[in-house]
This record gives sequence, C-alpha cells and structure tokens, in this order.
Amino acid sequence: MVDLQRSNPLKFMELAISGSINSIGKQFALRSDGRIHRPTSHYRSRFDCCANSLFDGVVVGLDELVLIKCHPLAFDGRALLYVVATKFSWRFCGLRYWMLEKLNFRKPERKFGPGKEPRGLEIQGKDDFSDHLKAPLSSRGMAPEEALPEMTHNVEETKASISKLKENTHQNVISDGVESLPKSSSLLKTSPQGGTASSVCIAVIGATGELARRKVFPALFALYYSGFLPEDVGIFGYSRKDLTDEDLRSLIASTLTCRIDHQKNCGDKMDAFLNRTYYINGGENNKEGMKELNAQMEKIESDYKANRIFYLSVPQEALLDVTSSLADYAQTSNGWNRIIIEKPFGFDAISSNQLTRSLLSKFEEKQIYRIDHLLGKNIIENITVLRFSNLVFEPLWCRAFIRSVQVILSEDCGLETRGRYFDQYGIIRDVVQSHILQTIALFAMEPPVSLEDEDIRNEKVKVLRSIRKLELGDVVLGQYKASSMKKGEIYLNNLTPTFFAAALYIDNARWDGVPFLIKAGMGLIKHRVEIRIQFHNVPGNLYRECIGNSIDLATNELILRDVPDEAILVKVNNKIPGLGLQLDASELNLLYKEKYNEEIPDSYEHLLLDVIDGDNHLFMRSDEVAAAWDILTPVLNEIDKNNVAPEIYEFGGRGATGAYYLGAKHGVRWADE
Ligand SMILES: NC(=O)C1=CN([C@@H]2O[C@H](COP(=O)(O)OP(=O)(O)OC[C@H]3O[C@@H](n4cnc5c(N)ncnc54)[C@H](OP(=O)(O)O)[C@@H]3O)[C@@H](O)[C@H]2O)C=CC1
Ligand SMILES: O=C1O[C@H](COP(=O)(O)O)[C@@H](O)[C@H](O)[C@H]1O
Repeated sequence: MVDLQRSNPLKFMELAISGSINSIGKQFALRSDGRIHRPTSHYRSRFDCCANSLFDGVVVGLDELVLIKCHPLAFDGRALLYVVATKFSWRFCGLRYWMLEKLNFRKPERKFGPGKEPRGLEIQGKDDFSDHLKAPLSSRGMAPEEALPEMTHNVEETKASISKLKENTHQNVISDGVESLPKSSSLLKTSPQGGTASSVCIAVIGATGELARRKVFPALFALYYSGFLPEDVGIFGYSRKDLTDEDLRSLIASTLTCRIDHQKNCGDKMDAFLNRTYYINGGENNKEGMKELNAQMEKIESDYKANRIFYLSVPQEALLDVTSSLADYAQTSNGWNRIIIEKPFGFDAISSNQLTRSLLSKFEEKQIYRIDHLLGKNIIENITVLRFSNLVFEPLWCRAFIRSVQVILSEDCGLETRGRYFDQYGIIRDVVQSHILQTIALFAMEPPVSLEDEDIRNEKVKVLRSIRKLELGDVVLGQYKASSMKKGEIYLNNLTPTFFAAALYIDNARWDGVPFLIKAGMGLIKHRVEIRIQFHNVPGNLYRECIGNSIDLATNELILRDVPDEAILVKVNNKIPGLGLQLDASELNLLYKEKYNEEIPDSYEHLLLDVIDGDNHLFMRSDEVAAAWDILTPVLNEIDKNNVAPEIYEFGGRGATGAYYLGAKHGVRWADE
C-alpha cells in the first residue's frame, strides 16, 4: 500500500486525474508508460454505472494487467492508491513517473486534444497474444480476476499483496509517500527533442477507394477533432495511383464534414488534419510500396515509441499480398502494430481459413482487428448492457421465457455503386456471416467472466459453435427485380441474392428449440434494423377474454431498434381507460433522440477508437470467423452446386414471400406482417 499525499488527498487525486477524466469518483487505468488510460467503450457504460461509487472499482490495462483501487474517502479521508501488478518493479517505475509528471515534477512535451488524452496509446513491444486457432479455449485470454487479487478483497489483504510485491523489487524506495526515481528506466527515456510521448501513425491502404473516402477518413477526422488522436498524428493514404499529398488532401477534403456538435474551429481543425495527411504511391509492387510507407512514417515518428495502425481498405483479392508486404516491410519494431481488415474475411470456410493462416503466420491474433462497422452501432452494445444490468431481463434470457428472436436488417436502397463487390459475394457473405451471426452470438452468449475483450470473445465463439448447420429447407433467397435497377447500376448475376431469410437454432441448454429468425435484404419497403425478442404467452392468462386481438399478438416483446429512430421498446399489455375491462398491447418507448440530445458518432469512429484502445471485443477472433463460416458454408455450397435461383421480388416491396412460409414453419410471425 502506498499512502500518498496524506495532507491533501483529494487535491492529489484531482491533480492525478485532471486532463483525463473530469470528475473524481470515476475510475481510470494507468499505463506502464505513465499515461492515464481513458475507459474503453465497454468500460464507459460501467463507469457511468459506477460514477457514484468513489473509486471502488477496478480498471485493467489489457495485457498489462494493472489493477488500481482508489478509495479517496476511506481511512479518515486519506487517499490510498493501491497498485497491484505482475512485473511489479517495471510498472512501479511507470507509476512513479506518472505521479511525478502529474505533480508537475516533470512535464511531458506532447499535448493531446482539448483536455483529452488519447485512449490507449500504451507501449507494447507488440500485441502479443496466444494463437486462438491452436490454443484450447480454456487457456485463452486471462481474466483480470485470475491474474490479480480479488477485486473486493479487504484493505489488509491489499496491503499484504503490495508489501509482498515490494519485497520483490529492489528499485523502489518510498520517501514521504512518493517513490523516488529509478536510476535508469526505459520509461524515462527521452527523445532528442526531450519528449517522452508515443507517436501514432495511421495508414489507410486503399485510400482512394469508396470505403476509405466515404467512411474511414471522415471517422479519423472526427476522432482528431474530438481529441482522441494526438495533435501530431500521422495519417497516410496508400494506393497504387500516381497522386501527390495535395491530390489526396483534395480527394478526402470533399468527404470531411463538421458534424452538428463539431462546429467550433472546425475549419482550422480540418486544415490541421489535412496537413498531417500524406500520400504514398505504392506502385505495382507492394513490397516496395510498404518500404516507402515505412520510411515516410519513420520521418515523423517519435524516436521514443512509435505505434502504427494499418487500415486495409482494399479488395479481398489484394489482402494476402498487402498484409504480407506490410508485415515484412512496414511494421515498426519501436511500438505496437495493429491491422484492421474489412469483411467478409474470405468467401467460404476454406478460403477464410487460408486467409486466417496467412494472417497468423505474420501477425499475432491480438494485432488483428476484423472490422464490421455494423457492430460499432449502439444497438449492439445495448444487447449486453440491457441484459446484464437489468434484473428485469437477465433471468428471462432463456428458452423458458423467450419464444423466438428476430434479427432484421432491411434496407430500402439498392446496390448503386456497390454492385460489382456485391455480385461476387451476395447478401449472405456480405452481412450474415459477420454482422448477423455476431449479433446472435452477443445476444445468446453465457455471462462472460468480465467485460474484457477475450472473456467476451470466449463466450461468443461458444454460441457460434453451438449453432446448428443451416439447411437449405430453412433458407429463403430473393433478388429484387432487374428492371428496378437504377441507371449505372451493375446488373447482378441472376443467382446473386439481395434478400435472405433463415431460421437458426442454437443447440445448447439455454436456447434449445428457440427459433432465431433472420432477415436481411436490399430494395425493401423500409429501412429497418432491429432485434425483436418475443416472449411466451402468460400461462393461464386470467385476462385472455379481455384481449381483443389474437392472444399471440399480446405477448410481451422487447425491441432493440437502430433504424428508423434508435429506440428500446417493451411491449406490454395494459388496461384501456374506461368502465369496461379491455386490454391493449402498448409500447413503452425509450426513443434515443428524445432522451439524449446528442449526435450519435458514426460506428467507424467507435470501432477505430477501440482499435486505438486495443479493445477487440467487437472484432471477430480467428476462431469466431471459422465457426461462422462453418455454419454457412454447407448451405452456400449447396446453393452454388444446385444453382438455387432466388425468388424475384419487387423493389420497394416486402421481399421474398418464402420468408412468410419460413416464419409459419417455425411458429414465428414476422414483425412486419
Ligand atoms: N464500400 C463499402 O461500403 C464496404 C467495403 N467493404 C470492404 O472494404 C474493402 C474496400 O472496399 P471499397 O473501398 O469499396 O473498394 P474500392 O474498390 O472502392 O477501393 C479499393 C482501394 O484499394 C486499392 N487497391 C486495390 N488493389 C490494391 C492492391 N493490390 N494493392 C494496394 N492497393 C490496392 C485501390 O486503389 P488502386 O487500385 O489505385 O490501388 C483503392 O484505393 C473491400 O474489402 C470490401 O470488401 C466492406 C463493407 C462495406
Ligand atoms: O456493411 C454493410 O453495411 C451497409 C449498411 O450500413 P449503414 O451504415 O449504411 O447502415 C450495407 O448496405 C452493406 O451491404 C454492408 O456491406
């Protein structure tokens, strides 16, 4: 136990936390380089819940496993800072340095966004992690609880743990409650400019492509504007075109916008962002291109620590060459390297396993972020927040109470410019393999040990592996009429599905017999993205005579809606006012735009921030990808082998009528019937 600032503990805490988290009472993570780590996205909700608990919590620095407990009001108002960690001496140096820095004994050179620290710019030689394809599940990802003393253990135990750890370090001498500096520590190394901060470079490979221009650069700018990227971040755009820095800047400037809540100084910020953006012409040989990228990054990087993110926004067929060249020639050895890969992560089980093997021969699992932007939406985090933080839901989350689940992703638009990509992949590979199966996995998983990414991924993969292989009889394919394709749109092969419905079953104790109906389609009547959980009828319902409609329509329902208008709705039966006794099925409606007067950040922003944080829980691990393809590959093979033709439907209609028969077969009424 280290007793700090006896005389003025709250002031100390204020100093310590200022600039990172605004109010005392919230938790924070301390990185080994002395930086305060802001809560990651999934911690954010936990923090909000714990806001009144005066540090009575834990924050874990991912693979560094630093546990900090702060009780500013405990012990007669004295501030106590407990630090428990493995490799104690090394981390303790970091802590001491951080304390001194915060107490203004040492000033960092670099400053980040307005009042913000970038999240998770921690130093890691590389993101080391076990190979999940090889390791048994039980050995994957160590939960903090396994590595550290129990969160709730008492102060005496904490004192004992800390004195024991201190016995094992020869470097740390306590004087007046503040650790003296070690003689030498890599954490204290300064750059020639005197700075000790890490730098970050982000390379967008495929910078001239649609996704990069439309989504990736705007999300990076929004993060830069909000202070989540360091002022001196380096943004690199890479493709094979012969362009200059100025060309790239003009190309992306047209897609950068100042959101409603990002108006102040937006023009200046945009100029600053564009000035930090550089173009690399990779040419026809990515090996040479990556060497050039590496050289240009080195020119602007801190020689203290340099971290790199590579966003691979290239066609799937270019992935292997790009990742291999990047791994060999563009990684830094002076910080961490993370790569982001776009879906659909292969074409089927075989090609996906090949891609995974190739990735894992060059990168460690923890370095790979397989992105599906639909998983960065609020609705996805809300699945677990609602379930695990509400007593009214968690006990009902099983076959005994839930009759069916529907996952609906219907779009009213056509393919427009995306026809070429879509014609190769079709809707199953485009959104089912990743987005819909991930939604079901998060929905149906057992409670994870913690909110740590690997704990969540361990549970998701179990669900995916328990999903029964899909059969052709439980699948409906559709394609919107070619005559309704817009001018300039590519005519799809007549076997490419733009609509898909299926019934899935999870063969485990919790979900045995519960149909999970999924529907995804383009060119439909309405843009609608929602998850609907239908509960069983009330057994022996006393009011059945008073329910006007079919009793089936009067069951409780929980609806998580993303589009239109984000909302959480609960359908309940209530009495209609008046002298009679008649029941009505009404919706208790939490409409986000009414409750929260805030613009919701784009999902790419959310996910990019998670990558910066090193938080993988919304990104598919290799074994999850393999399990997802195992569910779909047999039926995809059958469809291809038998040339199964999709049912043609009207653009702007309700999709293939086969979906209704499918619903009836599984005893489910689609929500839009
Ligand atoms: N667009 C979207 O909304 C979505 C896209 N995706 C995925 O994102 C990725 C990119 O999609 P999108 O932007 O639409 O594709 P585009 O075809 O529009 O852009 C591809 C980019 O990659 C570059 N590129 C192509 N081949 C190579 C290569 N061999 N080496 C280096 N760079 C290369 C291209 O430039 P150049 O040819 O000059 O090198 C271009 O900048 C795809 O994998 C797709 O599956 C996923 C979901 C949605
Ligand atoms: O990833 C994809 O998402 C889009 C829908 O995304 P949104 O952010 O516009 O809701 C979908 O149209 C596309 O098919 C799919 O690849």
